[in-house]
Amino acid sequence: MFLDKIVNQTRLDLAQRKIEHPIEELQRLAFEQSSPRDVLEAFEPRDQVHLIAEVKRASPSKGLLAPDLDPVATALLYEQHGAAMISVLTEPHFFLGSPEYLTAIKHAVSIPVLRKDFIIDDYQVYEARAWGADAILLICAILDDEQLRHLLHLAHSLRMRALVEVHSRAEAQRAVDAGAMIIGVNSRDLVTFKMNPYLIREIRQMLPANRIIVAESGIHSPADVRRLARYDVQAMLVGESLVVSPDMPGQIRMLLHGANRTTQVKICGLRDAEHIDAAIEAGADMLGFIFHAPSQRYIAPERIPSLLAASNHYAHIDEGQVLPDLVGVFVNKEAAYINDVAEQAGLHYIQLHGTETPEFCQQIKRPVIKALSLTDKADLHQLADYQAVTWRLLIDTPTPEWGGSGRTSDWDLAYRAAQQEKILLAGGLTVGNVADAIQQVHPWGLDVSSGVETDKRKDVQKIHAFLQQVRQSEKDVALK
Ligand SMILES: O=C(O)c1ccccc1N[C@@H]1O[C@H](COP(=O)(O)O)[C@@H](O)[C@H]1O
Repeated sequence: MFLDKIVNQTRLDLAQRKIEHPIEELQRLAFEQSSPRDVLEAFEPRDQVHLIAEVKRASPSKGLLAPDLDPVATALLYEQHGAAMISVLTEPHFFLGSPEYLTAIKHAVSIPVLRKDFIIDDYQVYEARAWGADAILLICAILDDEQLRHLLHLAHSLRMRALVEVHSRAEAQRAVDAGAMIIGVNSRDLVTFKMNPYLIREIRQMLPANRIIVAESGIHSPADVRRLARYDVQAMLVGESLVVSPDMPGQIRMLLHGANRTTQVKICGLRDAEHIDAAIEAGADMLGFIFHAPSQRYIAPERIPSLLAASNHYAHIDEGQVLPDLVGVFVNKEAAYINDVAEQAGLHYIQLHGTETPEFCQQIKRPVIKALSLTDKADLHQLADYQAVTWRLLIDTPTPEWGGSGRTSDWDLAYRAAQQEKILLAGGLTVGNVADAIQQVHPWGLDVSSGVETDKRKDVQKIHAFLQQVRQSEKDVALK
């Protein structure tokens, strides 16, 4: 098994280094270093997704990635284009890393530097500090609870920070219990090398809000980074997609822009597998189902599993394809009922579209999108009332049927709301007006239903045209 192999090799190397350089020498060098750079500050503001860019020449899962990479030039380029921190592999056999890279990079850049290695011993923590590291990686899978706490404490005593890496819910709990402030969720299983892109969604909710969450592995595309923005992570650790890119600055721009500046799209009111497939193919981020019986778009919650099974994309999940998040829309239903449906139908978010109070939102066991209707400026106070107890707020047009009216909301008020919170804009959006909506409101996300319908049924062409228009408009906004 790879992990055992690498840890065994690490132990052998370590024994040799301990003979060549006694720990006292490392400790002296560690204490001689100037203070580490402030890692927590690198992840401010916390509502943005920051980039930890990795200097990586090879990996056991992918082999040689960029054997001729110039570590210092690469790190400088990362910094110049907006990375918040540099991760440097120091493991020599499997990742072609080196301590010399770390030290040289630390001298060249002015942002914090992480030692990425298989750390199992105090000696390596002193080494990291002696080489100039501001932070170290601690991998839960190779440490027991006592070792994890001890190494974390040792790193803190040297005023370094630790990125504590987890691969499961159980490890995430161990990291939290050990007091980790920076938790990395690695989607790649270290034993099988298989990717589980959904791990971050699964684990995110159980992690306390005051921790810095880092998504690791398999981050390549605009859709990948839009997902990270949905899971409210503070950083993405990216190596492969940067070092193999023929245009590193362009790739960094895409990652940072995609995570922080692009618009999330929810296609709502889906009832047919063909439209689910169309929404996925068009690049929708969220799929919405209306569980409000008076609506023409109503679907019975118990039909959701068979509806998804009938979709080609759900029936045959392609390697690497990541399916959208599922949102259930409810109007003034009991909390217990909503929680049951969320469980049965496998919903990821709950949209409350009625008069549900902030207290009610707290009873829901999924992140909540609360729809608000704003009629004048005074209504903006609702944002503060709901902000702490919801995941996102949605601004929709006030109508007697609650939603799905096809009528646009007051975009001036929506703009004011978007200045305060990450909002989803809904109500009367169409391919014809969505570019203006993005330009005028700057919403975090868009929610459309009737605008992608013809004769009250979803329309495949309109779904594609809508998504195309959104992606084009973001490009236009980015170029301005
Ligand atoms: O779409 C419905 O029928 C619906 C019914 C009850 C509550 C919410 C509903 N839909 C939400 O309304 C907006 C979409 O509006 P539009 O059709 O694009 O004007 C969106 O938030 C839906 O989730």
